[in-house]
Amino acid sequence: MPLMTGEQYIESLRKLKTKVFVFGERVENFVDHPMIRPSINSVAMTYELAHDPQYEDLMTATSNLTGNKVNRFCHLHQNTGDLIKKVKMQRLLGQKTASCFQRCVGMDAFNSIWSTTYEIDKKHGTHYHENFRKYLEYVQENDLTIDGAMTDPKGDRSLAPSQQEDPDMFVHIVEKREDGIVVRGAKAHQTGSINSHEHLIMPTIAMKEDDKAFAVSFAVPSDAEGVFMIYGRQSCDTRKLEKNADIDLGNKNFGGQEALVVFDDVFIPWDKVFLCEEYEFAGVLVERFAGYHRQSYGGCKVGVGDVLIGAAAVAAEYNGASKASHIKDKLIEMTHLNETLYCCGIACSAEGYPTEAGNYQIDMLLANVCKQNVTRFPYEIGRLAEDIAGGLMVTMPSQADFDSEEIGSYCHKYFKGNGKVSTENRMRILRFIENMCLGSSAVGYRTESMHGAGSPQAQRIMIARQSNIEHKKELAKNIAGIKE
Ligand SMILES: Cc1cc2nc3c(=O)[nH]c(=O)nc-3n(C[C@H](O)[C@H](O)[C@H](O)COP(=O)(O)OP(=O)(O)OC[C@H]3O[C@@H](n4cnc5c(N)ncnc54)[C@H](O)[C@@H]3O)c2cc1C
Repeated sequence: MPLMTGEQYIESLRKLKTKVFVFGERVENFVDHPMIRPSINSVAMTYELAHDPQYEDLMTATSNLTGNKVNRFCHLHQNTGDLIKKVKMQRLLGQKTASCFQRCVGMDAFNSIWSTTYEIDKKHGTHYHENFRKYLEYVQENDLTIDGAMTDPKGDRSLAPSQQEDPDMFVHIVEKREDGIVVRGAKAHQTGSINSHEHLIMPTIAMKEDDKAFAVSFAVPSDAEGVFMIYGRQSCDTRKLEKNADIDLGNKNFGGQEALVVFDDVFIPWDKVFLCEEYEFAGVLVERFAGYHRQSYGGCKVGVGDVLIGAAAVAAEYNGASKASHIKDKLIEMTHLNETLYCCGIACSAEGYPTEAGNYQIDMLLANVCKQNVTRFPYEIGRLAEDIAGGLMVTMPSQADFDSEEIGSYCHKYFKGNGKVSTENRMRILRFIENMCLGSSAVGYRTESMHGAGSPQAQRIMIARQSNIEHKKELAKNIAGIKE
């Protein structure tokens, strides 16, 4: 089944025995849980659009492994055109869901593990690349969603994995057996983990010899023995539990999701192991995954930004303020910021280059500049949207008040803006902006923009490393006629 439909994807999740906890209790049917379902709908969109002929070129690709048509989220980038299409696909999905569609982490993990395992095998004579090729063929042929899992809980940030008081702060190997390894630890903030069929585990930082038990990469099914997930709650999430929840949600159908994924002595057979103690490659894998993921944000956050800019323009019309010059200028500024992010996403893709293993790598410097801008611009775009929306987006009564026989008419009367627009539509657009800037979607649009794929300082370190200041100094000295 190379291309699942959205419905088939949702049904495939029902077949898993994934162990999920929400509010301290085990949830048997997570697929229909009102707090989880919107995030499943967002992933389902990645399957649905792959069947739409107008998006076929962006959403699908020909596998270099099997020659079959596969969902682009399972593809190894074969050229810069593929890297550019990846960013365009992400923008499209952001526009369709206004949320995180969660499948990029897996795609970014595939591409970074592919090239890294090739290089590990070359140095150590191991067989990780062949293991990974077989695994990826299985993922492509079954059109799976995979959680690309990097971030460990990390404990005391000033200490290396091997120095932590509790070694479980980083996923590590507790036993090496003839048939495989046993691992323990957890991965935090895992996007779409509950909605994923499997998890692809990578180390989270560069490591030294003392940390070699923590240098481990492997694949594991979501419902493997010893794996369980604790749902990460989001701002305003309990609105989704309210009776007849609709307008107050802002974005009723779509959302993102993060969870803590715990590995409680989980057995991993050797053919699903892609790094085991070759500690000098932990940093390589981290840098590559982070690089691809920093490129990703130049697509997905831009698509979400498109919707927010549109919402601000609609709110201005509904408020009767759309003709004001400062409103027009604010919409121009929002567009300028959003397109700057897109420029970065496209540029780091266009400047990509082949790895030794054959897939394509983005330009590291430009990808890090991309993500550094992403840590700032969505906040400014959100600030301008709040400015244009007006205070009502946070002081408006509930849908129940608007529907009330006793007070509903007062709500409709006093919250009316432009006479040609219903108060309900005004309410809908303001609730959407609230959801994006302060509600559950702010997890994906704001804080994920800050910390996802690494906090701002991580990009500054990479920018410093790639900026080639010595070359720039030489340029200046040449032109200034300096001979030292
Ligand atoms: C919404 C969201 C989705 C995410 N999705 C995923 C995912 O799907 N997969 C995944 O693997 N990860 C994911 N992440 C995790 C993300 O990569 C981390 O949040 C990020 O790397 C920062 O780690 P942290 O949150 O532990 O913050 P911390 O590491 O605690 O950082 C907090 C601050 O402390 C600083 N700091 C940390 N350590 C040091 C140090 N040693 N020296 C100096 N300063 C330090 C940082 O620069 C930052 O300013 C997601 C995060 C978010 C918020």
